Amino acid sequence: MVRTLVLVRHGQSDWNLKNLFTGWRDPDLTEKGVEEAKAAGERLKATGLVFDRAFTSNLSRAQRTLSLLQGTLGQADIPTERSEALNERDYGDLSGLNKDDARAKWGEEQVHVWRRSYDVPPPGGESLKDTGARVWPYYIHTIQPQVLGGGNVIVAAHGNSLRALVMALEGLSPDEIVNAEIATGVPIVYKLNADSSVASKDVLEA
Ligand SMILES: O=C(O)[C@H](O)COP(=O)(O)O
Repeated sequence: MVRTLVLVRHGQSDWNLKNLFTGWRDPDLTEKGVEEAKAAGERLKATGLVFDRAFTSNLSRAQRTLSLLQGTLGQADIPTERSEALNERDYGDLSGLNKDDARAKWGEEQVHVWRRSYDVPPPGGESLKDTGARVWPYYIHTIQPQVLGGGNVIVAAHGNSLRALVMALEGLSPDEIVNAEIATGVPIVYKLNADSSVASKDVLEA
């Protein structure tokens, strides 16, 4: 039995373009983000995958990415569940601030720790560990049973909610996750073994 799980980060958002911390704020995709979502659909179409289930967050940029991608795939009717559990990490007091302004104010190193460390939360926000504490149970109880049951599943979500998921799937350590980046609109195709471990990983770059 083939068990396929595809993860895709939303296309470029308006606030990605403006270099603002976004978190739970809800900007739309840019034109480039729309094109990235469609291109992700084209690349998935070339794999021949037919999806049984889709999961996305409560934020428009991920939902719209999923729906544009489905349009290009020619699979508009995939049963879809939306959940806050898949939302981006809550960036707390940093939300809406420019990332370069934050570096000027708090220093390059501190901002990098807030953005990429495992367990240091940004002020008033969630660490990656906090994000994982909602993403992992949702994955285990809701997404994984669909995959292990033999369905082809796609998850359209966010840079840090997907980093939390990738960390768990690949068994990465807190040190290793610091270097993990998820590109916008680039599908990651995992094949899983029956015991839920990863059999293969294929990153569908342009
Ligand atoms: O919420 C955000 O600002 C971005 O989607 C992810 O930002 P990061 O790369 O700074 O974590």
